Amino acid sequence: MTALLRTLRGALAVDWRAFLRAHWTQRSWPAGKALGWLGALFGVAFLAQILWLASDQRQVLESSERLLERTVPSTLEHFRVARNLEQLRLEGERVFSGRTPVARQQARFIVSLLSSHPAMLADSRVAALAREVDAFLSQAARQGMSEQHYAEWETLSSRLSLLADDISTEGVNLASADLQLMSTTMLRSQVKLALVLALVALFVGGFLFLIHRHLIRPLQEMDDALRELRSGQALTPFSTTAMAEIRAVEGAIGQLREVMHENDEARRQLHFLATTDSLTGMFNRRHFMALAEDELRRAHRYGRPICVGMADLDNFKGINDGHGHAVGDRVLQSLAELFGHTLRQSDWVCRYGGEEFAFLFTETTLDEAHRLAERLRQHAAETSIDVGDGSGGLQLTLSLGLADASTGSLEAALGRADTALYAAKEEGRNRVVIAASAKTPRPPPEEGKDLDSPTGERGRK
Ligand SMILES: Nc1nc2c(ncn2[C@@H]2O[C@H](COP(=O)(O)OP(=O)(O)OP(=O)(O)O)[C@@H](O)[C@H]2O)c(=O)[nH]1
Repeated sequence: MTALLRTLRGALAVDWRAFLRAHWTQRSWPAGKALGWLGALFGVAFLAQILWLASDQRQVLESSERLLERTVPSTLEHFRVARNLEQLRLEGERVFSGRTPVARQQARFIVSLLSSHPAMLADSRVAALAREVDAFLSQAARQGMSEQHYAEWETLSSRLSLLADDISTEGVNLASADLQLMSTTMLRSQVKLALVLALVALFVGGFLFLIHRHLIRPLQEMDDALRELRSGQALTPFSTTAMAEIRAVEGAIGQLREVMHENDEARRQLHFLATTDSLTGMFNRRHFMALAEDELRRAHRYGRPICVGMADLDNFKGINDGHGHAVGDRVLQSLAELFGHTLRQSDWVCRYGGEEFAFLFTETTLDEAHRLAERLRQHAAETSIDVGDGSGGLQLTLSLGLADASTGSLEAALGRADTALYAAKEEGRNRVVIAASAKTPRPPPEEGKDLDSPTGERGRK
């Protein structure tokens, strides 16, 4: 007993909700199998209900058959016997009250006939009374129909009436018992039918609920998920479904999302690698050229000012040789940062190659580009770059060449800027030179100091 109680307590201590979640809701069912089982369950339940209803119908049928085949004939038989009894009584009366001897003789004859009628003999009470009446009337006829006889006849007559009533009532009772049974059965079957319909409605409702929860809603969620995938949105988590196939498709969508995410990442990285210089993080030359071509086309179409520039670190070889290649790399990186801080959002810069950089100044006249290039040159000259090798800050200078790009090709403009850069080197470095095609450079209006105004012509070798 104690052991039983302990087992019961142990069973009650189980977290049934978790158990059901783990063994029922978390479990997946193949949709075809699950629907097959549900259909079979519904079929069995429906069949049981039909059989349940059929038993009542059979009972009603049996009752009505019995009513037709046995009860109704029997009732009619009872009525016939009752009528014969009544007829017997009337003929008995006529035996006494007949006007002529012939009429009384006829009545006697009919009494004899009725008393020996098979219908009258079937019931012992009727047969006994009929025989008694026949015998009495025969005796009364033989003895001459006295007052005494008539007094006795009245007693017999009332007994005949009573028996006729009893027989009629028995006949009616026979039918009403069967009718009562039939109506009770039909009432019960009506209640059963209502119950069966309620159960069917419940079953169909439950079936539809399961279909909606485990098939339709997951399908809608998958549709939403695919739309989210197409639009690149984050996936809304799927709600739980018990259908194995749905889970498999949901899993596949999850994997697809992963693959798409990885592809996006790979594409981003590829794009980054294809467009960026790995050392400085600046645009590489190819990407710069593509961008610059577009900007140049736009500027030419709308007649907007645009300039290009080339810049080169002065005596960079000396830094590499003196401090090592790694320090040279860090110098290039620091210079890229300096460009990033100094240039405007609308300016493009790239590592053109080695320690050489190319610029594109959109919506910029040559004068404005000159001021910008000067600012770059000055910032570079004033900045001491700490390369972290303990040698203290490194002083750098930049030489720059500028060219107007508002006409002609990009290559031609860059070529002119490169020639100007070469001239700047020739002039003694740490300076800005404007290409030959442009007008003679003037000192920039605000930061115009330190400009020897070398021209492209002058700077060119
Ligand atoms: N550390 C480092 N050095 C580089 C890189 N690319 C090119 N260089 C070096 O840059 C130096 C360029 O030297 P030069 O062409 O002689 O030019 P320079 O010494 O700057 O002299 P000028 O241009 O005439 O002022 C070479 O020593 C190259 O090895 C790089 O990615 N990293």
